[in-house]
Amino acid sequence: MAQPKVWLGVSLKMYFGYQQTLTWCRDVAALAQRHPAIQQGDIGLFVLPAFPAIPAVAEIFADTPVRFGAQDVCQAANGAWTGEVSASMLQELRCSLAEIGHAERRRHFHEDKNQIAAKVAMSLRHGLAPVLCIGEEQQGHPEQAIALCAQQLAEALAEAEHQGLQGSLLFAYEPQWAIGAPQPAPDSYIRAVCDGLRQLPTPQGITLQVIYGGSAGPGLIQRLGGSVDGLFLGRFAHDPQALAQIVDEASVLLKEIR
Ligand SMILES: O=C[C@H](O)COP(=O)(O)O
Repeated sequence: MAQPKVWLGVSLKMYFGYQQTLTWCRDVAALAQRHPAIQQGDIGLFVLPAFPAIPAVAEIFADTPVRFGAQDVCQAANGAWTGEVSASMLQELRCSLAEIGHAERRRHFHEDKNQIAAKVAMSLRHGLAPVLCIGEEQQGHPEQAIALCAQQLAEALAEAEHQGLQGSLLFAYEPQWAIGAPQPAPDSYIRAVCDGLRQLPTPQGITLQVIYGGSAGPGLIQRLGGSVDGLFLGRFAHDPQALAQIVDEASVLLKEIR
């Protein structure tokens, strides 16, 4: 199946309860059913709920093009890993994506580059597209951000390359200083960094698309134009109408630039 021209992904983090998650997903399913660009596959919509909601979310999205996945995945295949969830179980649950290395997991759970590289490899091995989150801690110059992201990307892909794995990867560029903020990073900054990130080399057989996350919301995708392959949304997609607006904006952008 061809890759969407624009990705719009939402991580629900731990904001919603179980029923709230399902209600929101039903609204998103209805949006997907009525929107031509989603139906035609030009816009790829994905949702990352909390683990316990995944089976019910799979049912809600069963007859829609909406993809879903997990907010994390275990670096090991199976065994004595209390509290973890394996890539193979996510695959059984029909997930198609696994988020890896979010700044909150690096901060709260001290995830390091070796764990992240193992999770990327484990995901690709089980047909899960990694949503790999990378971004600098402090705002600086775009060139510095690109260099730091390039290093982190190479580290994250090292194990997959070593194992000769193939697949597609969503590189979620998330400057840490813009996550949970009132507004995203400046447009010119995002464009400069993402233009650079899209030029980065990847191992043979691994394709990469760059999406921006960090207080993204309505209005941003059009301002970024063709510099990104989509958005990774958080709080500003909690209102289904806001998400619908962003889908409309992506649809207009597609007509303008692609
Ligand atoms: O996972 C999503 C990103 O961390 C962005 O979240 P946010 O838009 O709520 O800042």
